[in-house]
Amino acid sequence: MNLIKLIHALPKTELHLHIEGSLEPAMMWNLASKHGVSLPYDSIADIEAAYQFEDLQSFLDLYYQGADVLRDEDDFYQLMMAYLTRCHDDNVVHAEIMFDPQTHTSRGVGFDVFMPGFERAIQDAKQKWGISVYLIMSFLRHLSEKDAIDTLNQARAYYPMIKAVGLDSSELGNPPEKFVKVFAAARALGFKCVAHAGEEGPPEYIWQALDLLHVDRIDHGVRCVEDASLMQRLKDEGMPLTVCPQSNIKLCVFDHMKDHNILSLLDDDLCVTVNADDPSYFGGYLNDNYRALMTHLSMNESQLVKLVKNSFVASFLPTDEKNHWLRKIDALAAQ
Ligand SMILES: Nc1ncnc2[nH]cnc12
Ligand SMILES: [Zn+2]
Repeated sequence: MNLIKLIHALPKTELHLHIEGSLEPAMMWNLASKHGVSLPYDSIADIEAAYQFEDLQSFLDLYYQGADVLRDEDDFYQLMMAYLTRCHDDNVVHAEIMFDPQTHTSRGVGFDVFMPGFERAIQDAKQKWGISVYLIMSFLRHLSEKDAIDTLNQARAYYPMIKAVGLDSSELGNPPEKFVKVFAAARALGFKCVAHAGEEGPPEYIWQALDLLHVDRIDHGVRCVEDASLMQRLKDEGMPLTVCPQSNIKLCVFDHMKDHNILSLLDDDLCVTVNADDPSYFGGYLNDNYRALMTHLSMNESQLVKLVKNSFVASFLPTDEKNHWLRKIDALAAQ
């Protein structure tokens, strides 16, 4: 099978996806008109044209502004359903999806609005296509730890729907050490833990995520290359990195895809995975990211298969399900 076909044919997981970052300009436009929200744009094309970023913060400013059109339960249903439809199109069989409660609760939109919307879409996608979903509740690191603890408490009625907690938003100046207590509380409640670290922040933030937050995965982590002993630690522990190639280019973490380090990390035996992060803002869903590695980094078939297998190994799926998918991948790759 040629590589393009194999990218599509392989069953995949996506482990680093912000549901608010999958809000397409057309949906933003329609929801703004539904709710009478005024947007600083004159057309859908105008929204698309605004998506030029120089760093993480310049993106986050538009991302939080865009999320303001999400107001009622059906908006969150539509948002989740649109993303899961894309999963079906891309042959993503399992997704671990981040949501940012504070982006909504700070506007008076509560857990009782967004969680039922998400749940209805997740059940529909499971019934229609057999896609499985775990939710990751992410704390906004530019806000206080107390705000994160309040959020963890507000989520109580929805704990059965949530698999893990995460940490996102403005990285520089908001190190993982700021969130030690809330992560300890989340772990004690039985949640898995992930954190964005080493996207714009230094290797020290990755060490902190490992040693102070005791995370199960690092989101991004691409700046680990600046610290040889950190690289060794990540390799020894098989610590997964959920890397987002197109995001890193759009946010100027690397100048060009040909400069991206994902395949060299893979060849160094780190457990790296491919993900879309915020696909509607960064110009591509999961398979677009894999295709970009083929086009610009000459990804070969064995690298593709390893990346896709890593996406299952790094997931929070039970071992028997992981093994089921790993066997399927081997069988498809052997064809
Ligand atoms: N790439 C990213 N980094 C940090 N916070 C985010 N929130 C949404 N996307 C993000
Ligand atoms: Zn992210």
